[in-house]
Amino acid sequence: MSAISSSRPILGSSVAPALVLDRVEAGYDGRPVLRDFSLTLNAGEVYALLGANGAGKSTVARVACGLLPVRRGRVAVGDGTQTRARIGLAPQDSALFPALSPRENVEVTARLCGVARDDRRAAVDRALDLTGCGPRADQPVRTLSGGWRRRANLSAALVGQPRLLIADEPTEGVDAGTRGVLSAALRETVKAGAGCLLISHDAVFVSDTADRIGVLARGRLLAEGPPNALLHQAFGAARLLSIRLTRPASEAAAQWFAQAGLTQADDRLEWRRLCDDALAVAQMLAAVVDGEGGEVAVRRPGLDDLVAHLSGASS
Ligand SMILES: Nc1ncnc2c1ncn2[C@@H]1O[C@H](COP(=O)(O)OP(=O)(O)OP(=O)(O)O)[C@@H](O)[C@H]1O
Repeated sequence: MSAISSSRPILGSSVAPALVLDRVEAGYDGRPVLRDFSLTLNAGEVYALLGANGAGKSTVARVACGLLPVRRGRVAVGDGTQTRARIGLAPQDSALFPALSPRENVEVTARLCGVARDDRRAAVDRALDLTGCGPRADQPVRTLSGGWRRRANLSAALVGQPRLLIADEPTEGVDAGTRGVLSAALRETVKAGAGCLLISHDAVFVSDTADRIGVLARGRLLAEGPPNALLHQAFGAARLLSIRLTRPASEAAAQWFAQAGLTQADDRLEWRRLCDDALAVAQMLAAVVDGEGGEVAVRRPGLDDLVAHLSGASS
């Protein structure tokens, strides 16, 4: 695995990691998904797990919160003395009661995770504030849009002031404004000393929110480190040139693209190349692309490209 250390300061070394998985083996029906899997999530950081469908991200989350037993290895949350109540889980499929309001849902969770009666009201208000849920806090959840449900779902996970927060696809189906609010809520939570394990396919959200990422494929960590450092390590100064067509390229155009080093995607409508001189190649091909009625674009590779690059290289 390639690993790059974080440039952000981690809380003092006396603070126990929020989560340690040490040489864990776990899976389903006798079939291991994780083998000899290790991961350390520091207090004060957002650590995002990225990977293609089926890579094992949710399995890591289930192991971390004790929903899936391990066959081998060690799992420790915080200093090991904390109970499950100090883990906040915002699951991908919202865990809210639809007939209750966000406030009532968050109150129920506060009770379940042992927030003292006298502290409950302040804890609920704080959790609703963190996700900006106030304006919809007293409407039944079943009447709320997906974005407000996501806010309420995260509030419920935050109300017990967890030492470990697990957020599974918190931005699925949300708009850019809500995404920003949820990112700020996670950052605020880790600033207060928690560790956050984030599982997300949302590359923009992860770039904005995570201190470190781990790229997972077939239950193995392929690389780990701060997002920009990993992008730099994988791609350097290269840019991604892509040509998008509305129908497969004519024979002549396909020859031009192939000669310029571009490869065709599975859908046969996109041609791509990663290179340092992407702008020059794009200019050279502009007339051919115009003739085909297509569009050419040059951009910096992102986290989706990193996952595809590392997963492809490891298969
Ligand atoms: N309850 C289950 N029973 C049997 N196999 C399972 C179960 N849950 C997951 N798996 C298998 O374990 C492997 C890892 O699945 P997991 O859900 O951890 O992947 P993931 O990275 O979270 O995927 P996605 O991005 O699609 O959510 C897959 O091969 C999946 O089919």
